[in-house]
Amino acid sequence: MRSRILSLSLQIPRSSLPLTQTHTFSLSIPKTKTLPSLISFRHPFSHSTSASKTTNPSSYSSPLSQNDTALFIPPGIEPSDVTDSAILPCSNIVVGPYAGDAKVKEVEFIKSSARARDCPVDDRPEFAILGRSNVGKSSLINSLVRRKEIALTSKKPGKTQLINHFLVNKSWYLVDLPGYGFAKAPEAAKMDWSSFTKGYFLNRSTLVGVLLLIDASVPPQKIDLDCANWLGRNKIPITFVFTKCDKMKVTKGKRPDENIRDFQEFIRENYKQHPAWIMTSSVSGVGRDELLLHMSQLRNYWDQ
Ligand SMILES: Nc1nc2c(ncn2[C@@H]2O[C@H](COP(=O)(O)OP(=O)(O)OP(=O)(O)O)[C@@H](O)[C@H]2O)c(=O)[nH]1
Ligand SMILES: [Mg+2]
Repeated sequence: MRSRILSLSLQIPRSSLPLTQTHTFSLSIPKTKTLPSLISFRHPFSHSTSASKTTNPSSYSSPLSQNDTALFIPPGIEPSDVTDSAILPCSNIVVGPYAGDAKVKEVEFIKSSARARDCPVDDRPEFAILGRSNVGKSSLINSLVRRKEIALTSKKPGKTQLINHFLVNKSWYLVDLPGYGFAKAPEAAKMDWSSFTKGYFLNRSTLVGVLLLIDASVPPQKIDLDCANWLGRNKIPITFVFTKCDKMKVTKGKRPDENIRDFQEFIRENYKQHPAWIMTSSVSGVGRDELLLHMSQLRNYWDQ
């Protein structure tokens, strides 16, 4: 029996979040849930710890204060057994017994699909990489698999326009997706998010989870919260992957760790249990190995 790790217990989203709103999120909410049946393990719980402070690399400060760090505790480990060393640096993720070999030995581009029904027919598990245009989805894939341009990147938003499947170690997929929220995209670069979500997220039975990328170099965006809430309502497991955490030199605005802390505040308002989150940079490689390890435990649990 394949099981997703559900890290969600969503409360009713607040209607008016005082967030930076740049675009209107256009995901439609389906009337019926077409997800395969899911087994929900005991939800991660809120657990106070100072671990994330002690394990963070010196260049970052913890995005959460000591008293409100909500850990993501995977199946197979009791909250009382969690030690500081089991928490991945720059994240709230506890490594449990399902974590396994996280090395990327080979990667192969399989195909680009314009529609969900054109995606590879396969029973191997996959992770979807989702986020606003230009947040760094394709760059993260290149960083995870240590290949410079297996996924094409660009300074201009709207580069990825198709669903791209990459097969890792012949055993699981990374799926690069077009970004949302790019209002100025040329017609050809815009995608129909409504049919996309129905077609892909709700029917892809091999989807282990979504890596929802959030740009840590800008303040929280309403469109990202809306997206997280939509996924939550549809019981699709999320890991928040904060990108561009190397951008520490800010002349105006806040630093990545401050933006992340602000984002967490909004998440806390909408979720009873905090989803998994991790800080990354495709430039410095921070968070790469840790994210791969986390994905290995989600995958192995799904595949048991
Ligand atoms: N400093 C920094 N820049 C990054 C990082 N990740 C991506 N970028 C830059 O952000 C820009 C967009 O990166 P992409 O990977 O193409 O973004 P995307 O989310 O795939 O964009 P779309 O395909 O348009 O949706 C590029 O100029 C990257 O070099 C990061 O971790 N740090
Ligand atoms: Mg891209």
